[in-house]
Amino acid sequence: MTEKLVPNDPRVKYESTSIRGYKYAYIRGEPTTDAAPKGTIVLVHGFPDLSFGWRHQIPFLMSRGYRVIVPDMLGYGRSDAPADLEEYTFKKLSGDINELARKFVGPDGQIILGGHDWGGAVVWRAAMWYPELVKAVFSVCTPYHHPTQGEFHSLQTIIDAGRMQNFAYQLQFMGTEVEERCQGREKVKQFLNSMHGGFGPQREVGFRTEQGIIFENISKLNKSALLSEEELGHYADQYCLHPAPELHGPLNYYRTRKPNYDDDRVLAEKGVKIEMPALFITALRDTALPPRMSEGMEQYCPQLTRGEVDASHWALTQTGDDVNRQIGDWLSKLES
Ligand SMILES: O=C(NCCCc1ccccc1)N[C@H]1CC[C@H](OCc2c(F)cccc2F)CC1
Repeated sequence: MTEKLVPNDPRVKYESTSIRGYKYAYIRGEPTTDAAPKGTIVLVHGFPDLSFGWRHQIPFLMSRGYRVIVPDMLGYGRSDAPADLEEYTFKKLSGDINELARKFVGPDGQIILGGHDWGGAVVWRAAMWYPELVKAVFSVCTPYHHPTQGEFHSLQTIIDAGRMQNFAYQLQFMGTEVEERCQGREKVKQFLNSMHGGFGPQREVGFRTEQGIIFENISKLNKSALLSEEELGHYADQYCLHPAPELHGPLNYYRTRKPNYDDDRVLAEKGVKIEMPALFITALRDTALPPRMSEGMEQYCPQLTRGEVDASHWALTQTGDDVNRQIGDWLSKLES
């Protein structure tokens, strides 16, 4: 059956390869149907996540006849975590996805590319930098945002102007406080539990989008209902494959606004759009990426299909079957 993957699941292979001189580890799942593979799907996770974050989707997509390639993104788990934050721009990560994909589909092949959270932001840009590679693209939670042609504004300026309060936690994540105060397996585990919505005896929380991590609370929280003890332990083990500060690599995704803006200007000048078929599934209760942020996507994604799930940010696991159904229906249309 297409039950979600467990850690070190024998149904898939755990491999790694060198890309741009960095080690990229990935999960490889082969089709479980007898028919010829329908194609290759590459899935890109977000923060704070791992390839394991797609555990509900991987067996489902294998059963639909696809080969599935799911990297631990740069900075995470079994992949390398270069210290230099320039290595984490959308443009560089897009190049890595292209190089990884071409190891499976060759120089002229195509993939279907899917992302969640930061992975969603990455896949929209990868589809713009490598349109010839990307047959179709989908994102869960993260809407497409068009490269701005205006001047650069720091997030501090935007937040101080009263805009995008749902991104205020990113001001903390850009700094060094989280990586300095969440080191070692126990603290990393408490951080992950906070991000997954664990809450304390007086319903304290360890993370709020308007604030960030509430450090005094993270040791008091009960385990989040979204993860089993085994799953949470696996995440902590994987994050701790990197030396302290274990969260430095993952947090670099918050430190690339300016280089991403500079790269975006090239895309904006070229007038690049998302011309290929696209699916966007919004999570109705995602407090960082509320549905209103996707308004206006249609003008840049002419072949857009929209879906939604009644889930928080962790939609892939919380409403895994519903996400799978909507991806499956969209794939059927692509195949017809
Ligand atoms: O920070 C992220 N995830 C960690 C927090 C997860 C969580 C949320 C709520 C509760 C618990 C945990 N995700 C990023 C992903 C990229 C997003 O930026 C892309 C982007 C723009 F820059 C502008 C316009 C739209 C747009 F999508 C910004 C959120």
